[in-house]
Amino acid sequence: MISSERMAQVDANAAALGVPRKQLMESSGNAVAREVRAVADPGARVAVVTGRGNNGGDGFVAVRFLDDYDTSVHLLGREETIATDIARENWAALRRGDYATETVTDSRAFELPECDVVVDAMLGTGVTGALREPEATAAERINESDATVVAVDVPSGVDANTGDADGTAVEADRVVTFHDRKPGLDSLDAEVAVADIGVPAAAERFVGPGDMLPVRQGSGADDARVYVVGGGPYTGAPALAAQAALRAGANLSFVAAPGPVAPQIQGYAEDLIVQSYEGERLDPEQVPDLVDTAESYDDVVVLGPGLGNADETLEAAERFLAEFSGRAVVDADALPVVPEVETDATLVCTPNRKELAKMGGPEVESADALADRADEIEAFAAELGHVVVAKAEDDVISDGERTRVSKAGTSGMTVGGTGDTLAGATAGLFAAHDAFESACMATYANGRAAELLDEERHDGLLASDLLDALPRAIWGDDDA
Ligand SMILES: NC(=O)C1=CN([C@@H]2O[C@H](COP(=O)(O)OP(=O)(O)OC[C@H]3O[C@@H](n4cnc5c(N)ncnc54)[C@H](O)[C@@H]3O)[C@@H](O)[C@H]2O)[C@@H](O)CC1
Ligand SMILES: [K+]
Repeated sequence: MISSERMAQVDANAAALGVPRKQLMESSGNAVAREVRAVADPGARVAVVTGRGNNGGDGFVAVRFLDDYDTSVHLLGREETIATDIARENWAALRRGDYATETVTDSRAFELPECDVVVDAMLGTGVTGALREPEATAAERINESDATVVAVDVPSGVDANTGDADGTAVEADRVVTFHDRKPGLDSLDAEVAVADIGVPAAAERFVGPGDMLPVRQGSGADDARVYVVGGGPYTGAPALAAQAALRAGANLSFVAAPGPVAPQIQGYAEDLIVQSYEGERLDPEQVPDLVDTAESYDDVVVLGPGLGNADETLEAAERFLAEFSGRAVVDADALPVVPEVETDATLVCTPNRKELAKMGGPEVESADALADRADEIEAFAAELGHVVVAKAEDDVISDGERTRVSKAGTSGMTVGGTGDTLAGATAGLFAAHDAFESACMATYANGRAAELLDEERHDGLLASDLLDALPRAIWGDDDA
């Protein structure tokens, strides 16, 4: 089962893997033609009613695979308004190929010809709201006709995720949907066939530029705030995490740190707001105030960077998680505490191989073997009840049900601090997206940032270099 949104991501990942959408459209159209063959013999009259998006494009392609049928193509709208290049190219191929085509610009003028089969290629997963004209009238004509109705991907007007229609929708006899079932198709009174269109499995399994679509489509949080609880024995780690959060879209990034090191952390970056507390390091006494602050502003917390592993600090981390009920990214020394504590918080835990073992997760002998143990990492995430990002050359991200692998990154990333930028970037994205999505996006973006810098930096990469490249990896990468 796959949602429309996830399908769009997988589609973009397939393109990045070298299987462009036009190629998938060729397979989709072919699958539609096969479905027509299943319901009518050669020579039958087939009316293909198309919209101006890629659903229509699938319909155009199908016509080329039905040369032994009596086909007619009815494009709803002017040809200049065909929305995508690949649909336009396939329309042009029909025009040049001397197929029977017409364009319908006035819904009152639309008449469905006498036919045995109607192919409904008006709208697929791109539908928003109730069908507009001329699609609404066309849907009524299709529903009135006695012909067998074969819908492309989803009956036009039906929401592929829910099965609901906001007004008139096509009543299909059969639906040929692509790659995987869409949740909304189960409730329909139609026979549903799933066609394999050649999407490589890697497009789903590996995090790719398609997974960045939620941020690229601009769905940010209005008030994204990140609160890094870190620092003490170390000062660089919390500063890197807090800055990475800003680079990943946070509006404000706070660091809560012990008094003696707070000025130093502030000294690294004027963009951060550093708040100091008493003592040399985090201890349980500070926790109620920290929890209060984070909860009252609905901040996404990063717990761990640079805290060290003194007993009172680990006790404080445990207490923090026991009392906190918001969202947090847990990293570094705070990680082993997570399995020890009952928490209402929603967590993303970002262990490396050794930290994973310390948390009670699978013991993986070498970093390059991590991805082979993805199933065990998934089981561990399920048991933990939180998202786990197991970091290595290939990172494994799991929420216990969904598991993906990120291959993005370079050999330069073994330098210290890249885990801190990952934790911070995850928090910045987590302010606007769900835990698993944020973890996938941040892991890919952190690695991709290193790839973008590889030519200049090679193995001389610094974690602080990644800060500059993160926005490009998140929003502006041409690879997507
Ligand atoms: N992997 C995939 O996702 C693939 C998708 N393909 C096809 O592409 C389709 C999605 O294509 P698109 O994203 O271009 O979307 P659609 O073709 O479903 O619809 C987009 C068009 O419909 C218009 N529109 C939206 N709501 C409307 C309404 N209520 N009334 C009238 N017009 C409306 C939009 O202005 C836009 O021009 C899929 O359903 C499938 O058929 C295949 O071509 C290849 C593979
Ligand atoms: K359709």
